[in-house]
Amino acid sequence: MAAATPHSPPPQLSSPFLEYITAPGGLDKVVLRGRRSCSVEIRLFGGQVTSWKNDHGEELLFVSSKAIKPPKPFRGGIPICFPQFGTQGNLEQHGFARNRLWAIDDNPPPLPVNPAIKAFVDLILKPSEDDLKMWPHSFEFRLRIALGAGGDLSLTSRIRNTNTDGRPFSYTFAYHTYFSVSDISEVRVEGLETMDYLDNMKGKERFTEQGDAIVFESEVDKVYLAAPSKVAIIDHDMRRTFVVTKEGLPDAVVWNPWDKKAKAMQDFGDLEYKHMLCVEPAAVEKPITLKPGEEWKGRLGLSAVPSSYCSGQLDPLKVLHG
Ligand SMILES: O=P(O)(O)OC[C@H]1O[C@H](O)[C@H](O)[C@@H](O)[C@@H]1O
Repeated sequence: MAAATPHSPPPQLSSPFLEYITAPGGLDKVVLRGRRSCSVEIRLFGGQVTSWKNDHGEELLFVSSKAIKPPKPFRGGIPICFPQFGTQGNLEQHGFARNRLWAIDDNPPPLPVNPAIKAFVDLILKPSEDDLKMWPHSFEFRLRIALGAGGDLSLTSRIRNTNTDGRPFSYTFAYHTYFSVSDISEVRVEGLETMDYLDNMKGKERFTEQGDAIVFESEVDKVYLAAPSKVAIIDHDMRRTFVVTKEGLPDAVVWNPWDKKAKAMQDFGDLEYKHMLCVEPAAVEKPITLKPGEEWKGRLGLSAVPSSYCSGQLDPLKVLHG
């Protein structure tokens, strides 16, 4: 069966785990519901997660109060950067996927799932005629967004080369995840210390991270290379740790615009940089190449857990390996 068009009725109309929200133009959002007040909201425009709430109904992702409505990219949540990350190519910044209307995929190819996960949705993006003029490659991009029993969120991307002319294609990719934090000056990132990174603020020059956990005192825009599969964002004030897991995505981008850049951004409040941090599992340094018929899979897993303490200190080992 073909994927439903954005305007066709949702395939499953009622389920305690899924809610479809329509707007005048057609289907607008899907809400996944978990235990107690856990939820995830996904916007069809951009195939973008725009909210992830824990069982107390607290928002875990940052969304700017100045976020602009479609057709502009939406500042916050989890934009998908594809087929280009940043300015690394001829396309618009971060590629076009975050700026397209995705459809519900009502008959996705099988994907092994945890049977305990009841709340999930499958989306699909295929290139339009205009997209093919800009990026002349035929593809199917399937995205499954799932809310686990414990309130954890996972995004699984499957990208297939459907070119019929025998040509491979290459792309870069990121899950541009905006985390909500209490105060950026009190946040530490564990798992990236000692890693090599490309500094976007210094012409992509390569450096090696020194010292302990990463803390934030000014603008940061770095691509950590061959980053570990698990990274922790420890929010001291909230006593909350985000655990970010990644598969199929070698790199991790870390970004905070800080005060000067924040003021220059039209869709971002002047002081909002204090309450957000982007940690973005990505494939940036080495583009991924697919031959016709080949499929790539890249997964992001997010959970929010109470921070572990050991003798009054945050214990990174418990967070990363516990
Ligand atoms: O403003 P956007 O196009 O959404 O990009 C926001 C940011 O995304 C990434 O984190 C890049 O590394 C940054 O260089 C960029 O400024």
